[in-house]
Parts: sequence; structure tokens; C-alpha cells
Amino acid sequence: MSIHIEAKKGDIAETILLPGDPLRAKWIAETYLEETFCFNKIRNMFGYTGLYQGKPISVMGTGMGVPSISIYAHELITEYDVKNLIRVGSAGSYQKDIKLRDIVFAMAASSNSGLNTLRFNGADYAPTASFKLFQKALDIAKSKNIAIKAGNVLTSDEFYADNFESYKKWSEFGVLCVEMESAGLYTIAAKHQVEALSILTISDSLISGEHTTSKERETSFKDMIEIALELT
Ligand SMILES: O=P(O)(O)O[C@H]1O[C@H](CO)[C@@H](O)[C@H]1O
Ligand SMILES: O=c1cc[nH]c(=O)[nH]1
Repeated sequence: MSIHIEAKKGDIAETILLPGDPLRAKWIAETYLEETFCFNKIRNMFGYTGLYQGKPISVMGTGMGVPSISIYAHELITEYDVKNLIRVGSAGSYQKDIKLRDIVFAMAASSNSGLNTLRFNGADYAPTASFKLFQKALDIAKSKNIAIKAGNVLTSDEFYADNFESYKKWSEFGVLCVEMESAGLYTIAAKHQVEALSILTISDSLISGEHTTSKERETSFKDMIEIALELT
């Protein structure tokens, strides 16, 4: 048991899917896993382990933002020996050709979060995806005929920006979309020399103003989840 996770040693698989929303974790476990048990209810941050195509896999919510995912990633790696951490998140599009429900693999995560500025005494650090998981995820997507986009994303500390137009600078420099956790996840994984990848589904577009509902974000991002599950 760690401070934020009540699982026993051995309850959590080497590979874990990490949606921000704990109810998305519950939906993934109920929809895709067999012989499932719940290993965490602390703070309602539901975590489950089960079998996917006969192989053990876990899924747990992370909450929103870099501090929250950093706590869970740290405890999963250092207390439960997790080796592959795969975020399955929602994101807002920053590009005209990235539409609602498109899938984005985050090769790198730029950020306005203060955590790495603090960690590296004001210097820049470039949090990047695991090449191994990235390559494997590409192969899976190809074999399933699922089109994906890949590139730099923004991990932001704010969901509601004071200046809505501020996204345009990131957009001009090729950033594909915005979410709130990948830079934290990639940094903690790198620190402990384990693998991490963020797979994102576009839930909003800052360009067109379109968006999906909360229920759709909880239960309908199937292609992203099926790619992630096959990474076991
Ligand atoms: O859908 P999740 O995985 O929570 O991801 C995105 O959604 C939340 C904001 O609504 C933030 O956590 C952001 O990163
Ligand atoms: O962080 C996020 C996630 C989804 N959509 C956004 O606009 N921002």
C-alpha cells in the first residue's frame, strides 16, 4: 500500500492504462477485461486489474493535471514495479486538419507547467515518448486500419486560459493539441527508466469550437483504447 493507492504488492500488472477520468478507467475495465478486480478506491481514483486476451493488464484514473499524474506515476513505478504506463486521454485540437475523434500519439510534450522548470532550475527539458511503445502502437494502428497523427502536444496547467487566443502561438509552431498530463508522465517515466506513451483522442477543437459530451469522453473513445490494450 502506498499513500494514494491501496493495492497489495503484485495486484497491479506491469502494463497500465491511465485515463485522467476514473470513470473511464471503470468503463475500460468493465468493457474489455476479464477476471477483473478493483485494487484502488482511495479518493475514488478507481484502479482495476484483469486479463485482456489472456494477459494481465491494469487500468487506473490519474486525475487532471501534472501534479496529480506525477503522484500516481511515481507510486505505480516505485511501489508497484509498473514498467509500461500508457495514458489514454482526451485533448483539444490546435490544428485545422485535426478533427473531433482523431487519434494523436504524443511524440513529445511541450508544457507551461512549473514542475520541470523547478526540477531543472529554469532550464528546458523535453519530455518524450518511449520509442519502443511508440513504434509498437504505430504497428497496431496500422494493422487495425486506424489513422493516427503524431507529434508535439502541449501539456497545459490550465483548461480555461485567460486569453483564449494564446493557443495560436503553439499552433503556429506545429503543436497538434492540448491536454494536461503527458509532460508529467513522460518525465517521471524517464526518471525511473520505464516506458510511457500518451495516446489521445480529440474531444474538442479550439479551431472549430466543436466538442464531445462528458459521457462520450467517458465511454466512446474505443479506437484509442483498443490500440493501448494491445500494447500488453
Ligand atoms: O480526459 P483526460 O484523460 O482527463 O484528459 C484531458 O481532460 C481533462 C480536462 O477536461 C484533463 O485531464 C485533460 O488532460
Ligand atoms: O486539456 C484539455 C483536454 C481536452 N480539451 C481541451 O481543450 N483541453
